[in-house]
Amino acid sequence: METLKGAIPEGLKQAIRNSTVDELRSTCSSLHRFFLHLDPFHQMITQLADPNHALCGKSKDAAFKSKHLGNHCFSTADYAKALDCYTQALRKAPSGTGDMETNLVATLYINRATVLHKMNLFEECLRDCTRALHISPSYAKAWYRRGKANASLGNYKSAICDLNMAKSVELSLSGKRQIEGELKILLDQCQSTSVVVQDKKNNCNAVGEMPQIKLQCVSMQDKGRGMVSSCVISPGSLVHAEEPYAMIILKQCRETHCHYCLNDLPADRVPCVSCSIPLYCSHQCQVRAGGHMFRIYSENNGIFKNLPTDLREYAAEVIQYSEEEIEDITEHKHECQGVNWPVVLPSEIVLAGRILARFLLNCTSEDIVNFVERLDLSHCYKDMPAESKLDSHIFAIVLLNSLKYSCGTMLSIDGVSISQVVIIISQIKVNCMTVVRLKSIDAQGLSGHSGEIPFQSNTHLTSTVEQVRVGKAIYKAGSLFNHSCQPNTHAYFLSRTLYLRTTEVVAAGCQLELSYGPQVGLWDCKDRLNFLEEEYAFLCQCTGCSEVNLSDVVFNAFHCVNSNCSGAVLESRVLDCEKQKIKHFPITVNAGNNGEIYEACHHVFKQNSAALHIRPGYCLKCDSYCDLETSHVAVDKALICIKRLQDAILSKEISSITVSDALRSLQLLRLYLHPYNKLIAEAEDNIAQAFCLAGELQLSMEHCKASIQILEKLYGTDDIVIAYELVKLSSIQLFLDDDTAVDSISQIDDIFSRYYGHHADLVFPYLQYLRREIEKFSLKSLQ
Ligand SMILES: C[S@@+](CC[C@H](N)C(=O)[O-])C[C@H]1O[C@@H](n2cnc3c(N)ncnc32)[C@H](O)[C@@H]1O
Repeated sequence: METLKGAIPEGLKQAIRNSTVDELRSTCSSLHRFFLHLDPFHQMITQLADPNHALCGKSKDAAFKSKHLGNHCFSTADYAKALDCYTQALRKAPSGTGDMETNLVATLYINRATVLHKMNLFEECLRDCTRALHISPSYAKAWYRRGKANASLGNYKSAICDLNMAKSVELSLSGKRQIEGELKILLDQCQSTSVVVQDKKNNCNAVGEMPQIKLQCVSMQDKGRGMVSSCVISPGSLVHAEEPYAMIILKQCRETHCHYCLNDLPADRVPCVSCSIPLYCSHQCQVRAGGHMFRIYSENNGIFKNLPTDLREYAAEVIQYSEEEIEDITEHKHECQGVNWPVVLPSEIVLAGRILARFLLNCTSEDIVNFVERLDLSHCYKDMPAESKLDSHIFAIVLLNSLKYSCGTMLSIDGVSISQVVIIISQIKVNCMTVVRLKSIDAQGLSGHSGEIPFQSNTHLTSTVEQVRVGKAIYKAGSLFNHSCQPNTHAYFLSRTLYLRTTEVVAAGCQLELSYGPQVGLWDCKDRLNFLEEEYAFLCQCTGCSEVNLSDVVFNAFHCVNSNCSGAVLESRVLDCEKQKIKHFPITVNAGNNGEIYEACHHVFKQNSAALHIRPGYCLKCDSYCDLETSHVAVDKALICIKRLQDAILSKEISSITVSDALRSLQLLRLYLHPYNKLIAEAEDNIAQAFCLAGELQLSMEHCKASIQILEKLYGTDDIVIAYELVKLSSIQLFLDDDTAVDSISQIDDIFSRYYGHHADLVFPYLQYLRREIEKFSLKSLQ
């Protein structure tokens, strides 16, 4: 990329950096003409699209190496390592046409199945056996291992069928005899335990909720198009659900999450059939992303023709997966012919490639200009930084040429088609959503998402909730929702589906807005504005950024020099941002909900707003002067101690000196900072964690409560952030057997059902455990 960029003549670079949308066709065509005579450009295309350069491709030798290492680990009972080696071998093993390759994959699945059985992961073992049978239906070891897995799961009827299949396809007499022995034991076991010989049915968790509310897309003066409700909507209502147009996993999640649905990977992960990078949670996800797998045996190959009818039917059902039912959207297929694209290209460029691949499926019937028009996404080309304009030109040319090469299409590459790809790249910048998952540290300890015992009694662990960024995606209709730093709509994801749910009452005709990341309470106004401008190239016009709110006034305010005064003292950076908002703030006799804002800014509101005179360093309530330089020095010193405590928490090496230093620093912060300053909340939270790790739960609870009290001022009492904090608090309360846990848990439950509706338990299984704890308290109170 840098080589290509460096080779472009300065004049052309400058023309591209200064280009407008109208000039795109000409700048794109000039750059393309230049690249066509440049060797490094052709080398790059070959590397990206020529199978001979499949650097991330399959390698039989590498697969055998990992397999042998896996066998060695298995023989020394290092099952975790053996599991990893077999997965690595599966990633590298070619699934080509020859018998040898296909059998290698089947053998690897069975080796891994054996390890999974040893690790008591029976469901995973069963799935690997079935995968081996899809490739090699007369593989006796696969039927045998499948029988053992089914027996361990209590699926006795299937286990007996599997072992009968193993017996019938096993060639050696000794092998047949061994299986007969196993069958006899299994039948005896069934009789002696009088188990009903019937399969357990899997309990599918039906999600199934559909949005019932009609929304309208309208144009607004300051934000372009946006979504409004046509009726009054109550809090917690599902207003939108949508599958992505294109999606990509983030680099840091490649080894932990499915590359198609972005859920956690199970132990029996399935690799891509063409390259050694993506891992999927299931065969379905693999097919949807990378296409169907080659099968050497047809179902009518006659190997089962001598079997009794019922066994033949059973075997056919096991080995036949319904390929027709799995939609193959080939999200990844075009990316693994040469060097794996996600490995070498930025994720938004890979995403653009995925969008283009959808166009190329129909490019004979539709031209690219129509396609981009039909996508109907807003873009920010004119506001893009000059260097990004140049990068998007280079990437657009590389993408189109690589796609033409790897898909073998007749697409004509010229100024028109390249300019459309530049537009797609700038659309991705504005419309891309980050896909996040909720992770609770306790969820790891929960078996099967059922909400079992979250911690052992001898360890002092708080339960925390973390938001993990797992992917990026384009949702066509979802892109029509504008941003607000005080959103009334909450976005979350289940697998690939985007869900939007209202978090408050939304009046008819009112805009439905979600947060693109920044939120009041999370950052101050200035940081939010900067972020939105840099990331999405717009100046935020939301209520949070244009009307006074308590959070922005106190977020990083200093304490008034008069210790009894509750006024806020602001430094110039913050004041510049708040001045305009304060100027237009309605001054009413009845303070109502604004009471606390008046409390922090009382003096300002006494002034005539036309001649409003607010100065940095002066209390907004009593107008006393505060030397902010001295305050800064003291606060910085205190923060060093708090940082030391944070490091100690991370390394779990808390000493009493670090804690007492932090407590003294907290006093200093309270002295110099406004009582609702976010830094105090963070210090309280760190001290709560330290006390928790040290086993001082009562003290931990007090500091945790103090932190939540401040956060409630910054976010509001019923924000989801408060629920996440209450999860921590309730875990300590439960440890202490403190019945105020009941209130915390009820509040968590209320907030979660407003933000996640019926999906709350799916998104956060720990809730089920918390509810059971409430029941225990109410039973106790009855006794
Ligand atoms: C994902 S799109 C939302 C739909 C868009 N308004 C449209 O017409 O297609 C994001 C763009 O909408 C506009 N936008 C969204 N939220 C805004 C806000 N709070 N203030 C100003 N502009 C906003 C900006 O132009 C931004 O680049």
